[in-house]
Amino acid sequence: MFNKLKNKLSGFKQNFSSKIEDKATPVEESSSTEPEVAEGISFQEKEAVNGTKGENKTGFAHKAKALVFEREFILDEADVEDILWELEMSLLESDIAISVSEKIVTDVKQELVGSRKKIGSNTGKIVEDALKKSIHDVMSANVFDFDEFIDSLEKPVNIVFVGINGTGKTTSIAKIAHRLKAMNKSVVIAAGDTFRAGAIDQIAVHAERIGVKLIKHQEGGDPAAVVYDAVQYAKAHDSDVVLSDTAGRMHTNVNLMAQLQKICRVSPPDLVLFVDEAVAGNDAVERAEQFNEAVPVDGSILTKTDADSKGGAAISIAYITGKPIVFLGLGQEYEDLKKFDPRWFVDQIFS
Ligand SMILES: Nc1nc2c(ncn2[C@@H]2O[C@H](COP(=O)(O)OP(=O)(O)OP(=O)(O)O)[C@@H](O)[C@H]2O)c(=O)[nH]1
Repeated sequence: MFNKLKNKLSGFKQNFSSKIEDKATPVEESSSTEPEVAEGISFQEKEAVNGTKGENKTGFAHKAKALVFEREFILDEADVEDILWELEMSLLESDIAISVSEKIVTDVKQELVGSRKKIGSNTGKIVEDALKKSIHDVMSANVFDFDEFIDSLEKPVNIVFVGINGTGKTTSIAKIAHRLKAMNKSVVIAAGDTFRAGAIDQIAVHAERIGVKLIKHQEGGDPAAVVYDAVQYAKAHDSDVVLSDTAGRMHTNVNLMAQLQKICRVSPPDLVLFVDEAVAGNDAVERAEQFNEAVPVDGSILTKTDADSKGGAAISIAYITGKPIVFLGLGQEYEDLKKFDPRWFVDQIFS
């Protein structure tokens, strides 16, 4: 997972750390009487410096300071211009959108260039922390809690899934049905992909395996009618959630996009989730925006993250669309679904 991105960021970390080492100078003794919180030092080191239980703080702190805060650095733009340029190229090669790549480079520059910084025990950590903070900020755009959302609405909650062919829409619906069922929610699936031969059978197999109700019509039928029937069934049976599959379609197919609008007009959804594969990179981000023009999309599911070496779509999509990532697909099994958590994601990149 994200191996190419990991390697690129690790190369940047090394180059930037070497530059910091080149510029590092000893801290002057008279700079301060109290220890400052330094960059790149661990929690334990901070505790050692600040003291924890009001013990003889000052004498010990001075000693600790002499041991830990022995160097500092100040970088100017010219020192790191080439390294930051390489970072930007690496981010773009990882399929991170241009505006997102620029933001990350600007954040790192602001954090590490132009001001005096103390060096703790680990130069690499100073660089890693700056990168982590920026990527975390970018990915935290409109974070959304799916479970709280479901609980906050009147039943049945109607969720419509949209996206192009073959990206994992049906599998994601099955995974979410499985997850909701494990949380004791009653689920109805609407077999709204009446267009592709075999799609109804495919979702029927999932519904049976998971043990949830499926509402289906004939192949070629009106998907808006299928979703309508599923919502009526859910209302009549006091079900919690309706998960509505739709046929995969290119965002450029005007007729199919009009059909999607009809589905949403007939049974206004509480949530429209755009499904695409993380491996599609920038294409997935662009498609999310184009689908959003046809039917207002509330969030994304990125599938096949397990097979994605670049991480670009996952890093960019929420920032560019202004809509949260709701779930990540991490494999082909029902359990391979992860409620999106930016901190977990950032930890994966730097693990
Ligand atoms: N590795 C991996 N494979 C996945 C994931 N999600 C789905 N797949 C696989 O992707 C393929 C396509 O998934 P489907 O769910 O059939 O895709 P779809 O979007 O419903 O396709 P259409 O019915 O053509 O619209 C299947 O082989 C799935 O097993 C994932 O998170 N990781």
